Amino acid sequence: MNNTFVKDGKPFRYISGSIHYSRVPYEYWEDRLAKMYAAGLDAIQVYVTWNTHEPSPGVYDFSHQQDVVGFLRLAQKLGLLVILRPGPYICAEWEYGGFPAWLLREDGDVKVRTMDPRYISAMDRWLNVFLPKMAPLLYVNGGPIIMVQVENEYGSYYANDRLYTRHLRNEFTRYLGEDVLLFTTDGDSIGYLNSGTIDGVYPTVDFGPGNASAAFESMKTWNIQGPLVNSEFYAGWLDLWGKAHSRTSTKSIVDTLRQILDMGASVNFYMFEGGTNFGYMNGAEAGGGLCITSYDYDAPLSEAGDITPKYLAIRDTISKYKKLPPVKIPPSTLKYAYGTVKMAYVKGVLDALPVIGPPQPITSQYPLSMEQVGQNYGFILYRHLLKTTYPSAVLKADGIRDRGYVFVDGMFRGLLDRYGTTSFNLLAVEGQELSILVENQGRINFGSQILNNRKGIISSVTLGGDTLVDWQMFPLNFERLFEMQGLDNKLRFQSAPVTHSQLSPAIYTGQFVLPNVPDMPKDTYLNMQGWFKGQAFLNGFNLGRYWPVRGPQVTLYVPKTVLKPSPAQNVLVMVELDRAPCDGHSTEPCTVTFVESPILNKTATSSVTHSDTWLDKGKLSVEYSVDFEQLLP
Ligand SMILES: CCCC/N=C1\SC[C@@H]2[C@H](O)[C@H](O)[C@@H](O)CN12
Repeated sequence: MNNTFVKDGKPFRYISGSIHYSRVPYEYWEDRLAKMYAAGLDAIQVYVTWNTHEPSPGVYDFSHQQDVVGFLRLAQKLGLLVILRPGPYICAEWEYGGFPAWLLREDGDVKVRTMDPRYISAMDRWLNVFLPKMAPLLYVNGGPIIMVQVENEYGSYYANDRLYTRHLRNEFTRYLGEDVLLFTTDGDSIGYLNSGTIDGVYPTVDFGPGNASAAFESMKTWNIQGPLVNSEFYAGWLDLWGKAHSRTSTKSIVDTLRQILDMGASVNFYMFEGGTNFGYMNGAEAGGGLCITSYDYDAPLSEAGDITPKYLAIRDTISKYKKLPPVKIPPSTLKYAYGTVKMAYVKGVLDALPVIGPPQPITSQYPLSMEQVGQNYGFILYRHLLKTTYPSAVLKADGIRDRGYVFVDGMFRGLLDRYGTTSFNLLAVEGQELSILVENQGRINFGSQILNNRKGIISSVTLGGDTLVDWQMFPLNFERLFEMQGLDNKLRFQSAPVTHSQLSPAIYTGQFVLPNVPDMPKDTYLNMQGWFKGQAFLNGFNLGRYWPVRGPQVTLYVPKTVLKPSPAQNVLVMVELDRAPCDGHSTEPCTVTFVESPILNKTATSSVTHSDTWLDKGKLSVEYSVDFEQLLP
């Protein structure tokens, strides 16, 4: 049989959809998978996120949110086959393209996706742990996995290291056996296929709505007799802070889908269910394109797993090519508008160091990167005691990765931004303390710049041309604000009249009890309108980054799985890096509102990255305090 896959001795064409288990709360996996099955999909396509499974070298996590075996078994139980994409590079607008940040600890830029021995030894060790877990799940062994992708769009990568791609193929074969169908995916052009294909591995392409026949031409040059496959049919697209929300028309998708299915080709929707970049796990593009927290992707299933008109149109189209399963479409989850919550100023980030910082700083003559001090994500504080007086000198930090909030003796003095200004004039006196709070905004996940992915401060800092030496580094962990047990439980954030002018970066908190009605909790969205930029945590769960002043995302998805039913207190903590509504620059109160619909399409104002009254914080003070202990669950 030509031009077709064969499964159980019969011609087999699949219609598949991408879902990433790392982006959907594990308590909701079954809900999303059941909706994908009800849409008429034969299979799901799944990336494996190496960096969530090996948080530290040789330390592995396959539990709860990382229970990838459980996720795949659940798919099988629901009648779905699996197209597995273990990478280990996955791109995916995911932090560092799925690579663990600790690869960057070693000196020199590790050349990922090549035969660089530092990379290969870590990768081989990972595959030696992971792939044996997948062998029992192969279709030939009674599992759901019908095919496995080797690497990811390698034809788009500069290195063109064929020894590496063959090594990876051989490792997959060694652990998974000869009976598994290995494939590659590359852009639909001869150039990409020339570099991305691997001997003995089935080449496929990816493309979005348009002329499917033309798109497949490039693939036909490689496997005239083989089945046509679009491994990433873009039913939507990624979103970046400061850019308009991406939309892909349903008509264009249905038109192209019909072309693909009429050709007898197999197809995978990228994405079918996008989900969320919770925590710090968004990726980035070289040049400053920062992926937003939502991975809604304008996909057929929304970020919250809601049924959309696009879903129904695709399902209806599929029904013209195959019999739909005799199941009802599971309903969208219910949402609830819990209303407005008053947020109270707790403490400036610098003043919260006893709680969110390490017992002792790391010291070094020159600044060490985040990875060199053993930290992977989030925020790190750098400190230097000034040894000279500079009436007015240029502070310069070209190695800021990515944004640095600069203070002198706790007084805010300005912003360093790798994608904006990395120097400004500073007045400083011998004996004063220079502090730089640095935010890692997510590592680049595509292209050759993936090699230069260290975070924190990665080169010398100069003041008036003098290189500043003797630094302290404080890796920060905001989740510790919820772990008060064992710490001084009398820890109170009494914010007496502010001794320094800085309200942000600062910690704000609020508490609320859900309504005492049946069927609580329900999903909701946190509307951050009026706030500028920061990180939100609910009951210790890191909801992700917010940047409503920039857009297009204004709300954060809050799955019911992080909420506590009445009478428990729900504690929201926000680390506001720029301006809070109540910090005196406006008459607005410091509140947030839980609403039942998302806002992902605010008119983006890409030029605005921080408040325009940025440096007038010196005039502000705050007269109320919050006993943080009372807020704790
Ligand atoms: C022009 C840039 C091509 C980079 N490839 C992309 S951007 C969106 C998607 C996802 O990242 C997906 O993980 C990639 O395989 C293909 N792709």
